[in-house]
Amino acid sequence: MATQFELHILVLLAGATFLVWFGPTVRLTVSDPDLIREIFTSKSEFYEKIEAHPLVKQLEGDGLLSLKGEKWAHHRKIIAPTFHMENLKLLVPVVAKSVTDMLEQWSTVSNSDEVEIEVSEWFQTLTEEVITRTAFGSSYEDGKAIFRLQAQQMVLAAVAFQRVLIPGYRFFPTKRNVNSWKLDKEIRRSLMKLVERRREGSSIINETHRHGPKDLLGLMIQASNSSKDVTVHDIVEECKSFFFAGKQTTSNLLTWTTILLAMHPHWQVQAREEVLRVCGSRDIPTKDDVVKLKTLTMILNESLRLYPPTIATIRRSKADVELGGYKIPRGTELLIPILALHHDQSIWGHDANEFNPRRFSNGVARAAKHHVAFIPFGLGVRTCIGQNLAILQAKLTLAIILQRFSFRLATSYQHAPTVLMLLYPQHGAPIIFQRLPNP
Ligand code: HEM
Repeated sequence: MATQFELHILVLLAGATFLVWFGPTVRLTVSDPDLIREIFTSKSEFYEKIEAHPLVKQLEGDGLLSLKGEKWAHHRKIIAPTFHMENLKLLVPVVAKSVTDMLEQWSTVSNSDEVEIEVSEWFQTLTEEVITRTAFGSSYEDGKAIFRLQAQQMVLAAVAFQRVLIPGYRFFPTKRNVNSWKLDKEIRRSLMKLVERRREGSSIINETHRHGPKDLLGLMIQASNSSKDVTVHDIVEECKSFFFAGKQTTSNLLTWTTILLAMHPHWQVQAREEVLRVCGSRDIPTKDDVVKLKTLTMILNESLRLYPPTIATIRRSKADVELGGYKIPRGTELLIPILALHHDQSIWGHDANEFNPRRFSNGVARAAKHHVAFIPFGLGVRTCIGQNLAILQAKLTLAIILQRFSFRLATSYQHAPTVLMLLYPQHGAPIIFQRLPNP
């Protein structure tokens, strides 16, 4: 996880390879796409994930994000079917319903045709709902209550994350820590209860929901029924990991894309024309419509390039290795600066810092001089398992908004991308939405 200071040097030194010392730990920043490909794909067996910051660890749990070796491979195999496109497409109607409900609530904020909305908060709530459906399926209501607790815990962790780290401070019984411990206990207790309930009723639920989408909870319970290697504790940890990995990332993507479309009205018009052509002016987009939204895909890619929610990732060498002529001793940390790579002018051209979705018109592989130049979801075997879900939700949400509203930045908007675990707009994202006339 990169700090605010690192964010600045990462952008300034795009393309460079350099060392930073963190106390006794040396961290090598690697921005060369050929070397990045080596770390993530051709020589990935020599590198491993590092342990998260203790505050992050408490939130992300011991799930896919941090597991290693056989246990990681086993869990990834069990969970993967949740994210297959065919399975996700079954979620389209419920996601669309959540979006239209959100827009109806916007209408109640103001009686006039215009309404100012701080979109980042609304997109977080929306994403929470979508992830709850993906994770818990038929146990949606119970899952929602649990994820509400986890959202509270994330707020406490975010406050602590902004303070100077005093080693061991998280073990002191401060008010914040005591609240956080209570929440943690409550989350675990509720999840365990939910797993047990779902287990007991699993035969009935399977029968009733045989044709519904596969959810994380159901797949993990099924795996735990047939293998002792998957325990209730594992299921609890995966649920935590899921919520942590998916919520802020997807809502940040939606927030940045809405800001960019508000800043660049001609792209907003083009995106709307495409949505109206493909989906009509009020119909809910279908799973087949979503695939046809090429302009929106280009816009989302450009948003992920300029403002990747995850600005960097870190690996550690498991042995002495050679990397691009450098001898890397075992235990060296390697920081992959996704944000800097996405802004590197030698790869993206002189307009690297500008919003130009057209660069993606011939697909991701042809957008830059190097095809490993665009890695918002990581690369290789540990690539993001939730990327199809994130893109599907983002496309559906933006398509439905574009059908119904035109929008611009509120005068109070201040452009200040900042890092607090992820890349987000420091002063929020106030946007003015104007209702389009009914055709
Ligand atoms: C715009 C949205 C998202 C972005 C930008 C994003 C970004 C990433 C990145 C960069 C990684 C790789 C980290 C590394 O290599 O160290 C990753 C991994 C992961 N992501 Fe996402 N993510 C997004 C949405 C989601 C969603 C919606 C979910 C689940 C609901 C999810 C779950 C995960 C998990 C479980 C991993 C770990 C995979 C593994 O190691 O096997 N992500 N994500």
